[in-house]
Amino acid sequence: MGEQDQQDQQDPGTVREVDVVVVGAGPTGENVAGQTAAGGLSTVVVEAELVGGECSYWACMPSKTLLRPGSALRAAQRVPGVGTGDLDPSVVLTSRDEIVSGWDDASQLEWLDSAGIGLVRGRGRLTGEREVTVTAGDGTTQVLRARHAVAVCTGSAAAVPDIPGLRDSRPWTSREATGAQQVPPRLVVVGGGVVACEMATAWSDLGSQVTVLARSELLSRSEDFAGRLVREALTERGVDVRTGVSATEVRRTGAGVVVQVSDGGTVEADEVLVAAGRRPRTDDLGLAVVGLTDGDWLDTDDTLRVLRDGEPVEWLYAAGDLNHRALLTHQGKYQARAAGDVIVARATGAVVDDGPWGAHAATADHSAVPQVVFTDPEVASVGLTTAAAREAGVEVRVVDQDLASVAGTAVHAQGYTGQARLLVDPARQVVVGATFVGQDVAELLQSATIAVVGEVPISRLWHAVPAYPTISEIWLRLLEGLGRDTALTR
Ligand SMILES: Cc1cc2nc3c(=O)[nH]c(=O)nc-3n(C[C@H](O)[C@H](O)[C@H](O)COP(=O)(O)OP(=O)(O)OC[C@H]3O[C@@H](n4cnc5c(N)ncnc54)[C@H](O)[C@@H]3O)c2cc1C
Ligand SMILES: NC(=O)c1ccc[n+]([C@@H]2O[C@H](COP(=O)([O-])OP(=O)(O)OC[C@H]3O[C@@H](n4cnc5c(N)ncnc54)[C@H](O)[C@@H]3O)[C@@H](O)[C@H]2O)c1
Repeated sequence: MGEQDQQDQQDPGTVREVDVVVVGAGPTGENVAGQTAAGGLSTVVVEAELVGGECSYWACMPSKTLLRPGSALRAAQRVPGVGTGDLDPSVVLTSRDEIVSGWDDASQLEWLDSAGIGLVRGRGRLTGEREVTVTAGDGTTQVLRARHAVAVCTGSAAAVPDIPGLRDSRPWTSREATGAQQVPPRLVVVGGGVVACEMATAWSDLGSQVTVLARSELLSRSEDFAGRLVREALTERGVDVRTGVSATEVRRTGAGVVVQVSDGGTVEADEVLVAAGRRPRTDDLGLAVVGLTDGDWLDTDDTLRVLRDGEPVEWLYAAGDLNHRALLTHQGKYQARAAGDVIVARATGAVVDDGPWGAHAATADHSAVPQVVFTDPEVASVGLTTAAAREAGVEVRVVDQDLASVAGTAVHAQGYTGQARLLVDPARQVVVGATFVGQDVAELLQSATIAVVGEVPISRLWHAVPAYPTISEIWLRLLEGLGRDTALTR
């Protein structure tokens, strides 16, 4: 523990004044604090559990560590002449334990210390204007007063729907699904979104017999073909995927759990994972101080100031999951860079660059959010989907191509299957959305993100020549699908 940190823990019951208080030290809170400290403002973060947050210990990092072995093994099996083998679940679980540092945040504390950021451990609550009261595990309290800003970055937690018996049946949430020490022989998953698909993939790879109960097609917020291709792949690997159904009752028995399904059937399993979305961690945040309600998601302007009746509260910022703009680590960190820098700018009287695409505005949240679902096949998308464009009344031209049509995928994996879709704004002739579904498409995504954010004209994209034979050659196929005449439209 560094000198700063020790000092932070010494004064319970006192009022401490600093420039900025950040509540929640997940990836977002850490990055807000990093920016404000680098900008010369004295900064303290308040953390109730582990510095690093959900992402480091119970979400992104452990889940991707559980998913990687299965996808690597299948990738090898798809290359003729490369050996096959089996996963060793105990080694995989140990590697997961290592990636989360045994759920110990010591290395993150070193970073806080080196960045000159103070840490107060405990649960933070707004108790006045620019004031946060922290209650430590032993019940002692400390009051922090911010000269300039308070940023709440308390994230989200798994939502547990009101299905009779579910709460009493000790369900797994994403925390148990990423942290379990044993492979359950049978796992039933309630939900068909991102967590459901990733965890069904990981635990079936580790040897569980998995059943998925989804109300609609899997990954229903993605392009239709994404959910279909992921479902087909899961089914082929022995996962029982049931769509158009819901769990109507859950009961824990001596032998495990019994789930009643809306189609009249039942599923018996050892564990039930509820993967039905998130709720904001604002349940006891003291939001009444600014006239808002605990437990609600927070709305913000593009500089991440909390909105009340559409007007920003000058001193209160909310970044990351709890503002519901995009529940992704990279978007939370993006918001954090904007929020941290604008807090510094406002505190020092520097120019505030808050127009669209300005340094202090999280503009990309509206139109250019990239996401990779690490299933096998992967689903990588950015910007609009066809359904979202339709809903928003945005006219788009849609072009689809089979990823198997490029030489790069043929050498990458035998029997490669996948699909790519580009959405183009016909008036501006720029890409407004892209989705790639296939093995190892994750790294393709940044090319599409740059095209969307950069509003690169289609005529210029014809000059961005993909190397042969790579999977990126799908870009050429997509442009050909739009027509060679689009090369002449500049
Ligand atoms: C299983 C799973 C896998 C995921 N995989 C990915 C992925 O691959 N890629 C991706 O981009 N996103 C992924 N996500 C989403 C990602 O985890 C979140 O978007 C991200 O963690 C949000 O960061 P945050 O800083 O807003 O909140 P969190 O990471 O939730 O951090 C909030 C912090 O605030 C603390 N806190 C809460 N209330 C208080 C309080 N009152 N006082 C003090 N501290 C408090 C918490 O203890 C926590 O440390 C995944 C999510 C799940 C559930
Ligand atoms: N690789 C990644 O980027 C990654 C991985 C995991 C999670 N995440 C993030 O975490 C967030 C949460 O993931 P998630 O899968 O929990 O949410 P989600 O919103 O992706 O999916 C929720 C699922 O639960 C279902 N559902 C909702 N209410 C239900 C109910 N009452 N009964 C039965 N089913 C119900 C929905 O139909 C949907 O299938 C996502 O929004 C995502 O941004 C990202």
